[in-house]
Amino acid sequence: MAYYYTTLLAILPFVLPLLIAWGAVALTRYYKLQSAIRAHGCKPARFLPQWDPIWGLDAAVQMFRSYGLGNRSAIFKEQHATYGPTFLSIALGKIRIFTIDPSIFNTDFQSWGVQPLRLATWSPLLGPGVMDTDGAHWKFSRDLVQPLFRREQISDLSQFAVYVDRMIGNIPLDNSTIDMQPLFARLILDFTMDFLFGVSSETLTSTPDQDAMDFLHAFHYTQGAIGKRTQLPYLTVFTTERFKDSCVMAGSFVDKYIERARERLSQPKDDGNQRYILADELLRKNISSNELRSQLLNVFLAAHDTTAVLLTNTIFNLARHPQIYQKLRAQILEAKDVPTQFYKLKRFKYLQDVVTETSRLTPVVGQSARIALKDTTIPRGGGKSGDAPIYVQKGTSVQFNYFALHRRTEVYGKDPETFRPSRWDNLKIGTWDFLPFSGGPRVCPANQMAFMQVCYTIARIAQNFSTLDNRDPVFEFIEQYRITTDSKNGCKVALKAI
Ligand code: HEM
Repeated sequence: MAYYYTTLLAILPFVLPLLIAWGAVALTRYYKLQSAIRAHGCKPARFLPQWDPIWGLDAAVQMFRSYGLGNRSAIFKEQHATYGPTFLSIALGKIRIFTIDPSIFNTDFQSWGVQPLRLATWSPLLGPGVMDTDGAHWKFSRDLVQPLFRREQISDLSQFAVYVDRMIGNIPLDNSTIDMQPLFARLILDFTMDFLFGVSSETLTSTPDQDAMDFLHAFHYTQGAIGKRTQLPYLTVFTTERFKDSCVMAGSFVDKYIERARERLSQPKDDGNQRYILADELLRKNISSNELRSQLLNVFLAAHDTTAVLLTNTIFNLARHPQIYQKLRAQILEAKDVPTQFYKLKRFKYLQDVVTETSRLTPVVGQSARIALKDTTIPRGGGKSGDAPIYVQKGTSVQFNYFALHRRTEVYGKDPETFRPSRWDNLKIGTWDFLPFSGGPRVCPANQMAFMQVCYTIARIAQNFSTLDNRDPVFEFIEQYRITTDSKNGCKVALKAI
């Protein structure tokens, strides 16, 4: 014992100043924080009641369970109904803010980003690019992507229509059951490869390219894994061998298409084709092959699953509402032809209402997150009334729940759970009440193109098939959370040709 006392006394002169310094730093930080909170008039926000308020193991367990049960969005919706539009919760020792308050979405964008949330967890698949970086890297990537959506580039869907024709050729005509989910995935894969690389992947032909089919499966698997890695970044349980192999496979597949784009570029230029092709623009820049691949994979991730999911979800809803399908079909048949030009397609009001209502009820991106890049405030959610600002420390994430946002009765009326496209006839909503493509500087740059592609495809299906029946024994939409929110049971239907 004496030995321990002697040792303690010997090290005390060294340890004591360190302890005092640490205490002084912690106290100064605490007082600085308190005075910043007071200066901004901030008040504490409501906490979700938790049985483990320290580490938030209960929230982590609930999240895992909800992935299996497919009810993650529904749980958040219930929590908002009970605890208000903004509340805090703790998961694995980290405080997170959950909100469906539109005034918070439209906030000081400079203070918020995605990189600390996404780059490390997504990089085994993507590397840095438009989806997972902030600051100068994001700006560089966004500027590269933006010309893809120039008016002259997207306002005619003729190039997309070629793939829609092929997709329709894959639908059985005899009213037998087909799962539209994988078919739409192939449609969007083939188009996206053409759109981004100038070379299609040919999965809709009579002999689908097996490499491309394998890539599709691998990519879907990795998306599920990175979705979960983002939610619980401290856990590496999703870093399985299959995840690693799938990431490598996705990278090699993209490399192959980069080589094809390179070959195409080296050929004499066809003057008729003035299209902006992202792979070509990147190949003309002096950047490494890793960066080239990362930039393309980032846009591919944003492009591929989203449009395919909106298509699937629209058919999912229509198959469960035959009268709505018939009303839509009547509008399409009346016009005799489905135009490929945006301005003509925009005249099909009910068609747009159907796709808009799908985006409301079953949003492709059910939830999105931002992380505070510095200490900041959000304008509401604090205090008993929830009207005071909340002080947010750097590193805290805020989760926007679009699924619950789109079900607010004060905006959408008494029946927000009902699929009713006609609600859009007279609905007056604020910019931040409906966010299927997010908003602010990081709004989806492809929103118009993707929306019109979905309208066009649905119109072509309605034009070609007189009936659309649900063949899925489960009526409800059970969500499958990847980064997008897909139907876990696919979209099994039967279509009768005219
Ligand atoms: C129906 C289809 C689509 C939906 C619902 C959709 C939705 C979204 C949403 C919600 C975001 C914001 C994600 C976030 O929180 O960070 C986003 C971002 C983005 N989307 Fe889309 N998207 C669709 C199609 C596309 C397509 C076809 C492309 C490209 C060809 C694309 C390219 C992008 C890009 C590059 C971003 C990142 C923007 C940035 O961070 O600056 N999207 N999209």
